[in-house]
Amino acid sequence: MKRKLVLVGNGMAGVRCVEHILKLAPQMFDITIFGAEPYPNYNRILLSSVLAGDSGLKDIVLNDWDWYRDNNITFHAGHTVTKIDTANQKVVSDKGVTAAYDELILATGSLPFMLPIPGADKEGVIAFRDIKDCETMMETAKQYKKAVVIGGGLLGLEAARGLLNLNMEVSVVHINHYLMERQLDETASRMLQAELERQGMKFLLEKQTEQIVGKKRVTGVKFKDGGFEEADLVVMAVGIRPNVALAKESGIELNRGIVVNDYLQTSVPNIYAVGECAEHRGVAYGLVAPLYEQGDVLAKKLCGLECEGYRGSVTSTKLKVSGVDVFSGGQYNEEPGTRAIRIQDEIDGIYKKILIRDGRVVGAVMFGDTSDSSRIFQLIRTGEDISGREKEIVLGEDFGSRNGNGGTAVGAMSDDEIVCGCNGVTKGTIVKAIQEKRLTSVEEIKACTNASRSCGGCKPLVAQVLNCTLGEDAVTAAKEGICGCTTLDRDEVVAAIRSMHLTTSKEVMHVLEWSNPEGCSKCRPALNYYLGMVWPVEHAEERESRFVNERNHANIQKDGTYSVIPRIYGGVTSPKELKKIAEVAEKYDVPMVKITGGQRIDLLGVKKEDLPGMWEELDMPSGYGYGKALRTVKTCVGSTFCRFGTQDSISMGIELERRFERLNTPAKVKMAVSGCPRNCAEATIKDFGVVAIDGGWELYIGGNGGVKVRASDLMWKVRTKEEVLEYSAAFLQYYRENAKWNERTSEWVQRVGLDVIRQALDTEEKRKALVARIDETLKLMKDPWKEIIETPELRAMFESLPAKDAAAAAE
Ligand SMILES: Cc1cc2nc3c(=O)[nH]c(=O)nc-3n(C[C@H](O)[C@H](O)[C@H](O)COP(=O)(O)OP(=O)(O)OC[C@H]3O[C@@H](n4cnc5c(N)ncnc54)[C@H](O)[C@@H]3O)c2cc1C
Ligand SMILES: NC(=O)c1ccc[n+]([C@@H]2O[C@H](COP(=O)([O-])OP(=O)(O)OC[C@H]3O[C@@H](n4cnc5c(N)ncnc54)[C@H](O)[C@@H]3O)[C@@H](O)[C@H]2O)c1
Ligand code: SF4
Ligand code: FES
Repeated sequence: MKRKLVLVGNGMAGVRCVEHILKLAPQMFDITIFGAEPYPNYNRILLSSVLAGDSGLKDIVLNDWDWYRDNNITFHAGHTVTKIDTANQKVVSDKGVTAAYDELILATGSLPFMLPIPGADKEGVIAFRDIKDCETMMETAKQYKKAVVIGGGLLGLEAARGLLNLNMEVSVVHINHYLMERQLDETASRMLQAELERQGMKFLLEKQTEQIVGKKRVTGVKFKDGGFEEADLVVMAVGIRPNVALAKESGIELNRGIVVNDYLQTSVPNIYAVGECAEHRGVAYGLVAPLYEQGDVLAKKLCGLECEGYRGSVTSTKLKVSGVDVFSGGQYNEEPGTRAIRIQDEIDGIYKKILIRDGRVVGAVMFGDTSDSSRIFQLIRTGEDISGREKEIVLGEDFGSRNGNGGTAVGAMSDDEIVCGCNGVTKGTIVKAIQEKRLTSVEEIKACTNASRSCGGCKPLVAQVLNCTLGEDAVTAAKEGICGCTTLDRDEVVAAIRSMHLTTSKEVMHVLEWSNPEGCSKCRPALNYYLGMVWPVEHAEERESRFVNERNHANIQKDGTYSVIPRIYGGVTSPKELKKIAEVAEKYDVPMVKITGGQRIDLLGVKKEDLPGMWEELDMPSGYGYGKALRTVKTCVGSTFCRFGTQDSISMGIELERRFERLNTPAKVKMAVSGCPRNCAEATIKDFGVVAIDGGWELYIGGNGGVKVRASDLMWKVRTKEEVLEYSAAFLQYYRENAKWNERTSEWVQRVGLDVIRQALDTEEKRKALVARIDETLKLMKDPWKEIIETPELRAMFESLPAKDAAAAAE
């Protein structure tokens, strides 16, 4: 029988430990994970990049929902464990779920410290710790102007940079007389401050916040010295505290954190702690590198493997603010007994200080150029005795040459030098992986070794190791595979599916030698699409490969409920239909009914178990508001009622929508038809737009009204309705056959060029062939709601299961 392993805390440290256990002994445990946040495991570090606009929330998921399912992990998302029954070895969540354990890992992380001052509970006063905080900041920036960040440490400065990117005015309030005093000396800190001021940040140093003022919402902060700063948003970033509430309740020994020994054991048998909540030899860490080291030790211990035990870590940090290179490792201020080697270049704004004690490097601070940081940090970590050779070794022959784009620098690195600090990956490990597994991209190296999987700061260095190992040409020539499981790109995979007549994802992965035989969340949905596109008849839809919204045929909302959007062709409805929708909304107590931007009616806040019943009573087709498919065809009133209208845009829109509804496409497709060039239906920001002109129609492609707004390109002018239908079908099929999965038409047309598309549709023969192929697909499409209502097994999946996909919105 498998042993029961329970993890409390679905964060970076705990899940990394589970990943390691799955590698060492995949069959040893039945694993259950409780996570208070309603998301799959995500990269907290990259919240700074999300805020700064460099990544989206979707990009920071480390292990998606499928990972839990694929590894048979029972995952209770949105469940906070409130009690550990240590006598009976059970845990209980706030939602009443109980899980028995043989081994229990606590990885509850930290809580941001909120200054206990009057007004700290006002609206607009937040921390910066999780997705919710990040979303609040992004939302606030849309409405308000002025932010105050309290705390000039790593987190405060990264938050401030993000808020600047969101066009807010930002003042950083710091208690000390210089910034980042826990990582930098005063010289480096002053240089940093000058650079950040240049970027637009304002600093209020040596300020102690006394009160947050405002009525319901914050309007400003008051300082002890009588000063005042206006604020619409206050972000507190004044440090963190290990989250020990659960351990405390359960009688586990605590100090600042949960006290653990070198094998991460707490004072209670079979209970372990890793991550920021744990205190080892008096230290509770707040950076991932030591937490991952702890996780690796604990994984070995739980799998019964020999290991040395965790001895503590020397840490280093880099600030993740673009345009600023700052490194701090080990000791950063002089003390009696230390000697320093300092380099200061006021012309290029570079400062480096290396501290030495008894012939050993004990710390370093660098500003402006951190290219040598991994070598110096290696000296700090190993404590190598360099007595008598200090300058030679610290400055090194190659010291200068390591700056900038260092092919030479990487060449000079020894194999045991760490390239990725977060994950402790050495140059030697990366080189070996490149050579043995024939890796040709940074993404593949990440998938294989974990290098660059956390803060991402080492990506340029990893790329240099790759260049240096393979030669630049080989790397430039190397293409990115569709995901980390293969080096084959989209065109090669599709060509193989065609030529080798592959009809299932399993076959593709096996025949094309996927490195991960199960695939990953990136390739599985892509393969499902390509297979369906190439073999519409033979390929059986692989429902499990689809994202949760498409599996459930409804859009999951942030509170775990769903939205129901029935198809309303061309946006034209009737009193009878409206009455029916209203009755269903009332019967199921739908909290919100909303008209969408695409002229449809959205019933929001629906429980998963109510979906089939509502679909049945609506008796309308799915509006596909969730899928990679035709969403809506928006229409203006056109010549039917509008005095400017030259053509019947409504009938045209309805006809297009009826023709292409349910069509699977690489990414969502939106259409619109306007009855004259005034373009009230906004047809020129749609994937396919139709605008009536005198005696005909203009056809536009590749528009997008989303994050990256793009006006569409005018491609064809046609005379008749039949031609509009022919061109639209041929265009959609050509897009289906040639775009990458998840590539919107706006990206695709720019990648392949308009001429290529024009040529592909330039004869009637070519268009007819494409139309014949789209018809073959369209005739197989069934309405998914109807299918679920009529298939008892499918229906049961909705009605008998609790809606446990809570807030899978992060997918
Ligand atoms: C914006 C930001 C940027 C950062 N940048 C860096 C960086 O560049 N480099 C670096 O090394 N570190 C960085 N860090 C720190 C790093 O993210 C943390 O050290 C790391 O996430 C800690 O991992 P953990 O698993 O211990 O805790 P967490 O990631 O906080 O995970 C703990 C999880 O446990 C859950 N939980 C708590 N109690 C319970 C309970 N009773 N039941 C169920 N679930 C519970 C919490 O909700 C949380 O999801 C950054 C942190 C932030 C906020
Ligand atoms: N790049 C990175 O490595 C990175 C980025 C973000 C966060 N983190 C980690 O996240 C955790 C939290 O970061 P943090 O910056 O909040 O913690 P921190 O403890 O490093 O810094 C907090 C800062 O707030 C200041 N402060 C304390 N009280 C104050 C007050 N009343 N008014 C104004 N300033 C005050 C302190 O002087 C200190 O410099 C840390 O563990 C940090 O290492 C790391
Ligand atoms: S696009 Fe022209 S026809 Fe359509 S509503 Fe506007 S003005 Fe009238
Ligand atoms: S150094 Fe952070 S991911 Fe490599």
